[in-house]
Amino acid sequence: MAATETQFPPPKVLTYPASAPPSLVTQGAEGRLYKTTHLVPDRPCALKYRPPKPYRHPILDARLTKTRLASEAKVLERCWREGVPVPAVYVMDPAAGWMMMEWIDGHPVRVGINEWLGERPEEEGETETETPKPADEEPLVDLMRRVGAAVGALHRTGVVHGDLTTSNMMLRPREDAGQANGSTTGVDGVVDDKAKAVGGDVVLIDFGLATQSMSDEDRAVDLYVLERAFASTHPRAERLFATLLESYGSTFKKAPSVLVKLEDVRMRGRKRSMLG
Ligand SMILES: Nc1ncnc2c1ncn2[C@@H]1O[C@H](COP(=O)(O)OP(=O)(O)OP(=O)(O)O)[C@@H](O)[C@H]1O
Repeated sequence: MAATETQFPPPKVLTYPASAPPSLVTQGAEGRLYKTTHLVPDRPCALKYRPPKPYRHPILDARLTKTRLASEAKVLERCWREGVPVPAVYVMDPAAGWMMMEWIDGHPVRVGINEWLGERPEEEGETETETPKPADEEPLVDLMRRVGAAVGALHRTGVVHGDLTTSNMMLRPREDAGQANGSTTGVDGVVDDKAKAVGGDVVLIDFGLATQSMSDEDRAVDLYVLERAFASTHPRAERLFATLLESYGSTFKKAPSVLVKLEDVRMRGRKRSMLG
């Protein structure tokens, strides 16, 4: 969908000529994401735009947008410098409400897992024996390890994401697709599409709620948010979350104590839900 065809006017920067018209990828509660070649003709970029909010006082709105975008970019830059898998920030204009970053090819981890699971709705009375056997699910297990490693790398850097879900992680196909993407090759030499769906490098996105923190508590809450989101988005793969945590536990020195803290956070969560 070309941005100009939508009812939303694009930011001014996207009204200048480019090798291809920008396309609106998502329209969320807070902002919009465009795919554009305005920066370099043969390299698509992701432009995150926070349009003015008519319900907010204009001066306050401008200040809030600028601060939030600048803080998101700062966290992304820090992660990128330290080798955490995140999109590189290319250029930004926080006063105008936008930031241009590296375009990540591929699909969200959520889509990959659902593709693997066959998007079959949870069936009543479904038993363990009906779920795939462990040997068959190695590509999915490996994805859980890679997600755990990516979150561990993020926390090691001193950043907590604030909104970890399988939608806020992309799976970028590797150049050397096939085995390296976690795919398996069948007897007839055809790469298994299902395995391909969960292959690739995990790239963390959407740092709008990220903060800098080294505390076990903040890190554990970050994991707990992911655990809850994972359980509700992928109930049939819930038991594999332990693999993610196991992988996380070996990524940095303090990770084991974060996992101990996670027990407390879970307990508090359970108490809260019991009290309604
Ligand atoms: N760098 C990127 N490359 C490719 N696609 C991206 C990139 N960043 C974001 N996306 C896509 O755009 C969607 C929205 O991005 P993001 O979550 O960062 O924006 P948001 O406005 O904060 O969204 P939300 O309101 O849902 O939190 C993502 O789910 C993803 O599909």
